[in-house]
Amino acid sequence: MSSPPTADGAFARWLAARAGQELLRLRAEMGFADAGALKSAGDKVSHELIRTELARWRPGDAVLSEEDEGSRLAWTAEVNEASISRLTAERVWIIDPLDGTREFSEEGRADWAVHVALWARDASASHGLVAGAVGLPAQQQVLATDVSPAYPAEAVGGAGRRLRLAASRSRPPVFLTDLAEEVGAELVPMGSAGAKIAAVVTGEVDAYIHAGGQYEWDSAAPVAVATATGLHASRIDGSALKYNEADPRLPDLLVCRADLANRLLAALHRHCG
Ligand SMILES: Nc1ncnc2c1ncn2[C@@H]1O[C@H](COP(=O)(O)O)[C@@H](OP(=O)(O)O)[C@H]1O
Ligand SMILES: [Mg+2]
Repeated sequence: MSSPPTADGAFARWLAARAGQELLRLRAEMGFADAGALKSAGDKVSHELIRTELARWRPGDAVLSEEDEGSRLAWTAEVNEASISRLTAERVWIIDPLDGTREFSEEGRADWAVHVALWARDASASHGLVAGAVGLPAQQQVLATDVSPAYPAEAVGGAGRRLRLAASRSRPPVFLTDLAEEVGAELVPMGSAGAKIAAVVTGEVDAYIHAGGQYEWDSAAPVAVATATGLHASRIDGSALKYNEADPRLPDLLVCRADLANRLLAALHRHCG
């Protein structure tokens, strides 16, 4: 097999594409009769592939993956060796091998993703992310920072149309229906944080709002791509998103076109400030 690209953004794209191919193969091979088995196999196959390739091609870097044992406990006293090493590392890959696991296990759904992000201590951006790729295997697409997608055209679908707000199809924030009504927006339920942020990047929707729980790996790669594209990304109180923190919980975020940020942050302040 030939070597992967050396530049980090292109390497992230390569890795997300490879994992995506394996996930598509797994779906075709296993079918959808046993959703639980398909979800577990998807998480495992993608995690192991990404872990193996990172160990081979980026041996000096630390990794934070959703599927690492104890990944969610990194903030407690029970820190393991892996979580300690990432806190002193210069470079940390933040991985969600399969985001939108539920949708992956449902036939016909394309709203699931592979997330590969790179955090660096010397990054200039406040979020610390220097490269990222979001693979959307069932949409035959990988969005990545090596070739940043164009900023989405304003009001895709026609000037004057209603705003479109992407939200979790299974766990939308409780305040979102009222907020959408207030700003005159239509809610677009979708699975996977990566698929929703990709929909903002491509202009299919205008914004993604989430609250109530998430982890760094759910948003690192898509936020790297969104901000490289020029979109707004922050916590819902407007503060900066931060990655490779001791506590990997990152429970809420807003990703939207930059021209909508003030209006949506003001609405968020009224509804949950
Ligand atoms: N309240 C919550 N607490 C923890 N994780 C949450 C959450 N709401 C959403 N997530 C995670 O965010 C990702 C996108 O969720 P959704 O599809 O509902 O928008 C999913 O990642 P995974 O599929 O990697 O587990 C999901 O587990
Ligand atoms: Mg996830």
